[in-house]
Amino acid sequence: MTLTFYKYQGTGNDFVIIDNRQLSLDKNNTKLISRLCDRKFGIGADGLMLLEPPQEEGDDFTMVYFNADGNESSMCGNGGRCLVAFAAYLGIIKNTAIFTAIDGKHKAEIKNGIVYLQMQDVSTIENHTDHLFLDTGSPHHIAIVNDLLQYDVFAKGKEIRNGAPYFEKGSNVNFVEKNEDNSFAVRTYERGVEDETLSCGTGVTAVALAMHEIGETQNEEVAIKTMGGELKVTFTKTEKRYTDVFLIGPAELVFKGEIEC
Ligand SMILES: N[C@@H](CCC[C@H](N)C(=O)O)C(=O)O
Repeated sequence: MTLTFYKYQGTGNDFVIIDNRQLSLDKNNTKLISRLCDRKFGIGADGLMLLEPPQEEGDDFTMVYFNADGNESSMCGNGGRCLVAFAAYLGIIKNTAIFTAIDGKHKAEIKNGIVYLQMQDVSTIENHTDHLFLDTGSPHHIAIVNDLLQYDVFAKGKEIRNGAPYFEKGSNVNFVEKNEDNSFAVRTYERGVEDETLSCGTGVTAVALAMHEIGETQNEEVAIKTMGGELKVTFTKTEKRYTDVFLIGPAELVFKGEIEC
């Protein structure tokens, strides 16, 4: 079978996207999905997404996300932004979108080529002695470090991802350094990729909310520098929760192709 695919990237977090409106790709084919994401034997990507028909009233489409290991996973923020750009490319949407992903409904808008993706509200942020933990659609462990550029993200991230209390289920692990009052640098070890990626959208969102929660910033608009580019997170802090959370940044079609599978 010949499969048409699209390769997208959002601040260097890269994805294979397949238009699965005909539901022809088998979601349980873990081997095929991991091969498509393989950088030596396939196309190469941090994850793969299917754009599927809307399942809920008012939606434009459904998002299905797989990590590079071929397993369906929790929400991908950069992936969501790329899928919105893909929906616009296909002509399914113009500048606004409503879609459902594994963590629920998302609204999005494209303004001047930049994708504004609404993330889920967050009401619980765990503040431990040496790290924070929260779920922004995907689980995120956050640790503040010095000299982030020299930090061994792979070794330390792998140890935390596999250790207590996460073990097999795992967590994504983010290392943060403050640049200025409303600006932070972040590097992320992603579970399911089992490596550092150049950027992680749900991770960047988690860092922005966590830094606000512990008073490292008072701003409700936070700039985050990743290894693959700059993202912005905006939100409103109410008494009980963080609402109107938006992940903002570019999403780009890199190439389109066909692969035998
Ligand atoms: N790259 C993503 C996160 C993808 C999911 C993650 N690897 C997990 O399994 O939790 C993002 O941009 O949010």
